[in-house]
Amino acid sequence: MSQSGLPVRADRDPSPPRRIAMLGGTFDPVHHGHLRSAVELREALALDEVRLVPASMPPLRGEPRVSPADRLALLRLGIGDTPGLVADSRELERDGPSYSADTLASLRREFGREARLVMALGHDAFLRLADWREPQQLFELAHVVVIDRPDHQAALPEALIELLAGREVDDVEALMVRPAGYLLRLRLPSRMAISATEVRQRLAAGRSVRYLLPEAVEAQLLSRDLYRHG
Ligand SMILES: Nc1ncnc2c1ncn2[C@@H]1O[C@H](COP(=O)(O)OP(=O)(O)OP(=O)(O)O)[C@@H](O)[C@H]1O
Ligand SMILES: O=C(O)c1ccc[n+]([C@@H]2O[C@H](COP(=O)([O-])O)[C@@H](O)[C@H]2O)c1
Repeated sequence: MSQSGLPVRADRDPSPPRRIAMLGGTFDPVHHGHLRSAVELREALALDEVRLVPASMPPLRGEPRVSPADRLALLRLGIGDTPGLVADSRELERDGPSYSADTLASLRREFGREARLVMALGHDAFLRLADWREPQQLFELAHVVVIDRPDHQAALPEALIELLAGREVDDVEALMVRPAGYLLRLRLPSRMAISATEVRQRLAAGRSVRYLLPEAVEAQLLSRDLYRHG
């Protein structure tokens, strides 16, 4: 029944808020560590979509080895028709450094204020979060979900511990109570020790990258000789 005492029509029932995650990255190139994490993140958080967002100009590192357009094309090949994964090109349409606060603001405008918006990132990227642009604002716009990586285990710096005070929750249910503002650390089942650095080094040395990334991505970067000359 509604507050007026009239029965609520089923077709007027509010639908549950959408659950959207952004996994930003340089994707230089995309590999199975990214893709398997995205699939498992979607399942763990019951997300509608995981949007993989290649940075045009990643703020805290040197220039990527290949162009934004090539990294996006490889990402699209890697995702293929995987349900719930989306290659999102919005950072390629902006000039200047690809700040995540701008991207999250754009996603918030698109999906509305009730959507549960998640910024997912691996432990290595998380370690530098306090150095990002407007770190407090990131929590106004989204939840932060940290994915454990077997190849990156360092302890948190003091500035990050201060930034996180009072934000950490223990499970997905607690996270999804609000649209934004919490931190959740996740250990996903597969935990792959694959990095793009290793992929680039192997390609530069003419060694195999088979099974580190999707075959369609491998075929494309080998045929175009991307990353070949270190
Ligand atoms: N194997 C992995 N498992 C879980 N998360 C990962 C893995 N590889 C990358 N990530 C996360 O995905 C996001 C994008 O990563 P990025 O494109 O920088 O790849 P990378 O492999 O860390 O690259 P690089 O070796 O060039 O630093 C980051 O948040 C990163 O922590
Ligand atoms: O917003 C920032 O200040 C900021 C600083 C460093 C990294 N990021 C984002 O974090 C994501 C992972 O970055 P990287 O360098 O680990 O590939 C990618 O989407 C970057 O745009 C964002």
